[in-house]
Amino acid sequence: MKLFSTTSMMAVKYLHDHPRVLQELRKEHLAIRENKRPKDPIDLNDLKSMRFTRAVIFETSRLATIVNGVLRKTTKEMELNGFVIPKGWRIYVYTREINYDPFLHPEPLSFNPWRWLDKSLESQNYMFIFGGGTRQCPGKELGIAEISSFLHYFVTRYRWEEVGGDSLMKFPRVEAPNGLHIRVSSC
Ligand code: HEM
Repeated sequence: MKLFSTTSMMAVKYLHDHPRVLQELRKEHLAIRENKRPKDPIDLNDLKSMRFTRAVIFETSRLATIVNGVLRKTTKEMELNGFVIPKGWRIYVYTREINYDPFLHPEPLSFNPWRWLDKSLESQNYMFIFGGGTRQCPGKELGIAEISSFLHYFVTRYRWEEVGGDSLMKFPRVEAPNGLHIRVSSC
């Protein structure tokens, strides 16, 4: 799925560019491995314990906003800031810039997963990374679990370096037109 692959790619990019974050993330995952034999898989309790990993995923999704907005349809005529929206209109609610609002996210352009350790940030009503209201993404926790699992095996088993082709686009959508080329070696 594209959301999974793009978020994972951007996490790899940000982790590469922020060694202190990578170190903290690796620490979390190596601690999980300490209680396991090498081939033991991770389980639900391990996933739940990945607090910093979750923060890295949210910060990646904030800074590399993949979903620019959400779609809605008015079920009745409504007025918003003096504008009347007729019943039955399809609306694209553009939420992207909220992620870069300095009043909501101090130093919005810096990659700082620690800001998400305050769990209340995830449930603020201006948080639209997974949409909002009754149509919020039902795959949210599954998506986070998939990316967490990928990061778990990636950072505990491998090291990587970039080898070019890394010109990334953030707008109108996040993509690496030439791919993000990395050389991977086992730890
Ligand atoms: C990083 C991963 C993901 C992100 C960032 C994401 C984001 C979103 C967003 C922003 C919406 C629109 C919500 C709204 O209109 O309020 C959405 C809807 C949806 N997502 Fe996800 N999603 C992710 C993963 C997944 C996964 C893994 C699944 C299923 C296996 C999934 C299934 C859906 C479905 C079915 C909807 C439509 C919900 C509805 O209209 O009622 N998503 N997602």
